[in-house]
Amino acid sequence: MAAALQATPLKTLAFSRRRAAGAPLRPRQMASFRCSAAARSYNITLLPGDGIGPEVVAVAKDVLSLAVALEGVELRFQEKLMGGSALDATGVPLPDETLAAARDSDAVLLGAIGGYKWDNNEKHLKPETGLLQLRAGLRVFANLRPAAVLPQLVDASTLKKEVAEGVDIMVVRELTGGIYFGKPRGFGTNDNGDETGFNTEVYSASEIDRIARVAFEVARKRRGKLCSVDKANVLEASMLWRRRVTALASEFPDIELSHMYVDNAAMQLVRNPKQFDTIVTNNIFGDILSDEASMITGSIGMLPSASVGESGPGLFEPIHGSAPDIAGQDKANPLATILSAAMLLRYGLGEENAAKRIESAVTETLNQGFRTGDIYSPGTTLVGCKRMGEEVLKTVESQKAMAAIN
Ligand SMILES: NC(=O)C1=CN([C@@H]2O[C@H](COP(=O)(O)OP(=O)(O)OC[C@H]3O[C@@H](n4cnc5c(N)ncnc54)[C@H](O)[C@@H]3O)[C@@H](O)[C@H]2O)C=CC1
Ligand SMILES: CC(C)CC(=O)C(=O)O
Ligand SMILES: [Mg+2]
Repeated sequence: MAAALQATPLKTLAFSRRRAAGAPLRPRQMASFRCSAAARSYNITLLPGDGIGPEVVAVAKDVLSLAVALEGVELRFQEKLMGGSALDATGVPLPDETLAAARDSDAVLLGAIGGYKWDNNEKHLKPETGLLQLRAGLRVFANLRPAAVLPQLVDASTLKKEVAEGVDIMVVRELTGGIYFGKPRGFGTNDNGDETGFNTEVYSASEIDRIARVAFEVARKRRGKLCSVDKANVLEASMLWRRRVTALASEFPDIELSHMYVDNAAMQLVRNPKQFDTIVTNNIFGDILSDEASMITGSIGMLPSASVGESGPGLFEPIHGSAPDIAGQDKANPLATILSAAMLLRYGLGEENAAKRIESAVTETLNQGFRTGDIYSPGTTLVGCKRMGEEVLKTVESQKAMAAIN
């Protein structure tokens, strides 16, 4: 798995933070360096959110802290309200203070938001609206969602072993445009007096070009294949999408570009997922296809994500939601959030060694047979969220002991 994640060196892309790779320090990082006795020091905003969010973020924070400590790096955490918990405390799903803190940090780690309690709220008072505001506010337009089948979890896949094993896909999802943000939207009444609800799928050429460039670059660092997924047989926004992606291909002659309609892509993902390397798609299709891809890997509880923009802090979160059906029961799989913390280290801070520590600790913990319920198979050891975190921590600790011996 480590290899699969590392196969996507986002840090080499133009928009990512490159301090550790030799790029100049940004002013905020320089300030961090000046104030701290540690060699490298960063400010991290934690947004636990709702449901299982606080459970998985607590575990990921401990793993993150230990992994960086072993590399002589200091993280300063501040925790802020977000989603339903923010609504209850402040009346809005994304308080100004939370957005300001997130913007002013070096990276943001989010759990998940939402829950039954707020499901019937008006749109502007929904936890999900706060999440969209956060993504827009941080301008993180590129959402990377790796879906790789780990050898240890082939049996947890819903697909046959021969179909699932070796799958290694990167979904590059446009995150701050499309139908989740398009206007007009709302409720109305049609000419027949029937109530209507409407949304708008809209993309500008520049929005398409910037996400397509990211995807071409990502594909270049992987296996050189890019599949653009759209609905260009029906939707004007997709027609423009396909035209712009096709035009950009001339700048990336080494990349094998293909196009696929989203309905076919949904089918192909379960028919023959190994045909895909990098997928680039719009906000809503990427949301849906990445949830589908997660089940090839065994569980949505395994998939991390990184959202980045041209500048400013990145946002790192598991792809799953707040899972209200299992919240508060210590049943959540924390590995997606732990792996999101590894993405934070690699792509958000350029701390490659610490990222590798976390990824290899996750692999080792799975090798030892520990499984939460969502990835359990006979012969493995069923554990809860906290225990899984403790086992990952132990393996990070043992890396230190091994290093001391060697
Ligand atoms: N990024 C975010 O914060 C997201 C928030 N949501 C919100 O989350 C709430 C629940 O949405 P759902 O559609 O049920 O999606 P969900 O992803 O929360 O849950 C779907 C299914 O996957 C399981 N699951 C999810 N994460 C898991 C984990 N770490 N370990 C084990 N099992 C896990 C859940 O128990 C559930 O059966 C809604 O309010 C929704 O709007 C949904 C998706 C993303
Ligand atoms: C809750 C939505 C706003 C987002 C979502 O489902 C996702 O980003 O995966
Ligand atoms: Mg989703």
